[in-house]
Amino acid sequence: MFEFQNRPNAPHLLETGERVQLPTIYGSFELLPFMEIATGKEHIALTKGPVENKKSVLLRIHSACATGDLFGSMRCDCGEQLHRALQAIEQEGRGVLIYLQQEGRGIGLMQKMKAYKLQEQGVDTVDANLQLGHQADERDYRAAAEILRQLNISQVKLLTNNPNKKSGLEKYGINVACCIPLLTEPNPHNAFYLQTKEKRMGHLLGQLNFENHE
Ligand SMILES: Nc1nc2c(ncn2[C@@H]2O[C@H](COP(=O)(O)OP(=O)(O)OP(=O)(O)O)[C@@H](O)[C@H]2O)c(=O)[nH]1
Ligand SMILES: [Zn+2]
Repeated sequence: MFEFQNRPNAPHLLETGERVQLPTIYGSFELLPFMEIATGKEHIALTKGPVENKKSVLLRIHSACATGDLFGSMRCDCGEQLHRALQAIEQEGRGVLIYLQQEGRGIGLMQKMKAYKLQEQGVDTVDANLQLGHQADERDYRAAAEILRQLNISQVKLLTNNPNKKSGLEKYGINVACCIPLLTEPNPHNAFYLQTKEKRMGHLLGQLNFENHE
């Protein structure tokens, strides 16, 4: 249920940093950094326009992917989703992108690379995690919900193909009015990966055409 309601004495989960202007190639945003007090993990909120106390704020919660976000890896769809999300927020004129440090669906870069190694031997992305002793997805959205709470946002339109992100946020008291798909064109390097997300992780990729990559 709503873990953030009625908790005047609850300890602060996050330290909030300085808000700065961030002009980007996608448009002008404001950047607000946060640090999880218990772990030192740093997260980022990019905001566009007036979002505080607004209903149905366009939101992207983006899970860190060094390979995709920084280097444009074609093994996944992360880099393109990140850029598309910023473009969508710019177009809307208002919205938030939360960049969460939960690399590798929460298992970290070292373990994700071990999972990649297994995938090079034919194991899919879910079984690779399981073989390494992890859950298929170890992410938690408490920090994201707390960031939204600090921005006085309680209802969002979520840019995602992953229904688990919706329930992961709702668990912490955020109202997800709707999910807006963030589809990217499959390529030969990520088609199997995307199909696995659809078949085994429930991602809604129904409109994608995998025919050229069977
Ligand atoms: N463990 C593991 N993590 C991966 C792999 N490929 C990408 N990731 C991580 O997966 C996270 C992104 O999650 P995805 O499942 O691609 O997508 P999502 O964020 O759940 O869903 P969308 O909101 O639709 O993008 C990032 O943290 C990536 O680092 C992989 O093969 N194994
Ligand atoms: Zn990725």
